[in-house]
Amino acid sequence: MNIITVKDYAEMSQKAAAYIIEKVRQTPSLRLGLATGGTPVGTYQNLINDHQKNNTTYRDVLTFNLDEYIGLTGDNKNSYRFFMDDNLFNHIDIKKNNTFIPRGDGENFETECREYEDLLAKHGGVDLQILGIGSNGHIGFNEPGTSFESKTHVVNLAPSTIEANARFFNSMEEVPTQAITMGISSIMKSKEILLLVSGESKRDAMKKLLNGEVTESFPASILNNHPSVTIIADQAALSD
Ligand SMILES: N[C@@H]1[C@@H](O)[C@H](O)[C@@H](COP(=O)(O)O)O[C@@H]1O
Repeated sequence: MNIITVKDYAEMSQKAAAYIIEKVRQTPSLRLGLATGGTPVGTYQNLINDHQKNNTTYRDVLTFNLDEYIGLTGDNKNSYRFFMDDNLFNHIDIKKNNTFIPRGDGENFETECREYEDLLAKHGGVDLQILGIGSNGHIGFNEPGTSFESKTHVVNLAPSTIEANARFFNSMEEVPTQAITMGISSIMKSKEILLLVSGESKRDAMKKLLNGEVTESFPASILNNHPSVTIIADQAALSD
């Protein structure tokens, strides 16, 4: 794993955006895996600024998001579809039809999971996957204990994840308790991974990730087995 240490959230966001922009310029039809949560918001803002200033184009880019809450429609402001439209897609020249996110408002989630996995395969998989990390080590919504063999599947969210995500909702009761997520094996298939980590609340997670033990009780630890991982982490996340 290649670790880039940065001062703070702002620098992490700039460096991550620069990394993505370079890839998009090299490969205009890049298949880009995207994440939600607070961590990548600044990165997306930098992509938008660059698009407006330097005209980097996303016309031929395909994006695949990691996950979506079950029970929220795309127009719900807490759905990840809304988040992505609002924080990135509406402000760059990507074609909406080229942005894929699992649907959490369907009727048959098993079919949705299978179709999402097929979709990833049909397009030849992800070239560059952006990842955040939960404080319990989850990646996407793969909670501790998830099989490393897992493909896109339905998950019950851990209480700590529900609590952490409650800040985006009006009340605890509104936070969905289930989600659809790309599995660990789906994530590991991506050719390259860029993990973004910022803030004190991620310090323990970083420590566990870097101590090298690979265990299903800490999902992100599998990244130690991936041949091409870059971590951009700020000082607060690394200070241990
Ligand atoms: N499903 C998302 C993850 O993809 C994200 O990495 C994690 C961390 O979020 P944050 O970046 O807000 O700390 O939260 C959510 O659970």
